[in-house]
Amino acid sequence: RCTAPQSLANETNTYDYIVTGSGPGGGTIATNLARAGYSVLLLEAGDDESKDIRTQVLSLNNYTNPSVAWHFFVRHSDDEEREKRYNLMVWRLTNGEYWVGRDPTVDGHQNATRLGIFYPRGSTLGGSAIINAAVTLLPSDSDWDYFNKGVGDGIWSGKEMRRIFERIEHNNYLEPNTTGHGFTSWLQTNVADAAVYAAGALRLKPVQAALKLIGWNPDAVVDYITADGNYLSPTRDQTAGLWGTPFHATSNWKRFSPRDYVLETLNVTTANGTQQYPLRLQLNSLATKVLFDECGGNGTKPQAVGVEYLQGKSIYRADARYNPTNKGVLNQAFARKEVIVAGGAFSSPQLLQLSGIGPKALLRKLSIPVISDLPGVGRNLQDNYELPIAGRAQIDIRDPPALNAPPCTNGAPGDPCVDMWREGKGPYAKGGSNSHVFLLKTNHAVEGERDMLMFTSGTRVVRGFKPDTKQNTTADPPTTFSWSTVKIHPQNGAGYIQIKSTDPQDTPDINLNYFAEGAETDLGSILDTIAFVRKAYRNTEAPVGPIEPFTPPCPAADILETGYCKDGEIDRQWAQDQAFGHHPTSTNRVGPDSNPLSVLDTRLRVRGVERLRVVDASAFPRCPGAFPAVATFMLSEKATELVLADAKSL
Ligand SMILES: Cc1cc2nc3c(=O)[nH]c(=O)nc-3n(C[C@H](O)[C@H](O)[C@H](O)COP(=O)(O)OP(=O)(O)OC[C@H]3O[C@@H](n4cnc5c(N)ncnc54)[C@H](O)[C@@H]3O)c2cc1C
Repeated sequence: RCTAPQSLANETNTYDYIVTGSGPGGGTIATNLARAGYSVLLLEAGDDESKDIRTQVLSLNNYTNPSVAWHFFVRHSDDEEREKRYNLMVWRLTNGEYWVGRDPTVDGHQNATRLGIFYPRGSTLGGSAIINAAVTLLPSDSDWDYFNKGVGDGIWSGKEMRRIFERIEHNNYLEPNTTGHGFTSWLQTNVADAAVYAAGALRLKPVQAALKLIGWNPDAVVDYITADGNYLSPTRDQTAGLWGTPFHATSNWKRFSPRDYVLETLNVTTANGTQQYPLRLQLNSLATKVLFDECGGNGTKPQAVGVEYLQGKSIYRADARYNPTNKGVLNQAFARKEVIVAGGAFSSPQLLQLSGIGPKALLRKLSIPVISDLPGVGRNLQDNYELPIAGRAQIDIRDPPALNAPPCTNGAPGDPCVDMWREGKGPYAKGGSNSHVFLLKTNHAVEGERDMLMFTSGTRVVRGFKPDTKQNTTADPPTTFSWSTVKIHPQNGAGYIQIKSTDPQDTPDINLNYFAEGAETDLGSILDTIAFVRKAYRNTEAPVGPIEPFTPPCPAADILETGYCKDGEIDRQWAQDQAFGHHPTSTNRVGPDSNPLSVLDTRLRVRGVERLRVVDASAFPRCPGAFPAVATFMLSEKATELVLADAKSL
């Protein structure tokens, strides 16, 4: 017997489109479609936390906050010994608290459970764009051209996608009419100005030493560091150098996210006071299954006609407030035209697999009826490797205390700096001193493009992500200087996510399988960058330099003139063990018919079924650039064009 679940559809539960997830992927397309006049149901598993000041002021970001972030725990590798060496492994103590480190027994904690490596994802209206660092650096044109590889329809060329960027940007930092940018649309962008670096002159010394190494003028450091990183040029992607980082933020450094776009759209009213755009936002609603009509007969593909979802707060196991007795309330909604899956790179493949779209063997093992056998669903999980390269300067390099500095309290109730921020003043109303990108083209660059991004993180070494704990930690001393590095064009597509059970409240098994593929290239770039930074540290002028590198931990006497470690294995193993990431993409990749791992065609339609698309970071065939958020906004804007063009025939 075939199933035709839409027989339960009625006027109140039926929309033109249903979108699951409100991040840069889902939030953008849901809003665009409603603005185009179509009725849209936007389901979001999280809540609207827009009243929480930490979600508004960019510098108060808190990626561990359970009211906006899901806590996933992943593996970096199949290699158990490597996992054991990861310094920020997370454990659950018998009293329920988290503990971070290699071995909790050193603190006297027996019987702790190893959870895995902390990997936060936004779960709130606006998605991960509410907890991200808001870096808005455009990817390479080649990342877009790669969509067409083996397909050749040219829908996603780099040139075309720049047009899309210009169409969505609301630039707050350049002269209006600067080519390659937009100034009137909704994606707010901003760059820190020179004032941010005025107090940090000491910390610019190592940056100047790095500039010298690439033949740039160290005296012009402030000009470079505030220049537009998203400038339009045919040679941009091949050019090493230093620029200011664009962020998705307003002129007053308020975080801009899809939440603003959605809420603004919901609040537009007609002359008679009714809501203008037919967008319905349903929060605390976890989509658990796509519903299909399979009654079309021979040769007809199953058609997505709606979704099943659970209504309830904190009902997903990655929510730190999850209570297993809360099962949520089961509901259904129906789509006249299409269902658009947009839960992000972890959750979208989970929803497809739960719905019978995925590798046949996995679905059969879990007794899920196969709707479409797509081995690529949940495969090809990619990530930008990150690793700090830190050293000790000869003197304290903290900013000198500012005269009459207001006593900020990090967003705690009554924080005077929040009031100042509301008036466009004070420390929260400006960019941070890490607002720049140093881009390198190493000896292992692929496609002749720059392959490593670095930014300074002041006297703090960013070693990875960890949840809040009650452990005593020692801060890095004020002589510390660190570059955070991010690998562009990672070559590894061996990561995967797959469901462990048919329970939609359960988290999937996630293994990034770091360095399983392309390790020579990826580690090569990382090792070249470590060597580059060590050379710059050595050449840093007094009184700050020379800076003595301590991580990666090659002994000082073994660091060669070239910056490489005499025993290359030390750096190599350190990079393999301690690299981390937080930019998962590509788990429902676009690709040609000839690639068995292609999940989507170039119009982002799921293969083997009708009326179902994926519009989020899982669709990228490869990791876009160093930071995927702006690419996801752009992908969703382009997807809107495709959906609207196809709407006429549905
Ligand atoms: C800590 C952190 C820092 C980052 N910093 C940067 C940065 O500076 N620059 C950058 O470019 N990128 C950054 N990123 C990554 C970037 O934010 C993401 O790549 C981007 O948000 C992906 O967009 P998305 O729409 O695919 O998914 P997401 O933004 O993750 O949104 C998915 C949404 O779907 C919801 N959802 C999931 N499953 C379901 C379901 N079944 N039903 C209903 N709703 C569901 C989730 O609750 C979530 O709100 C960062 C990410 C993190 C976590």
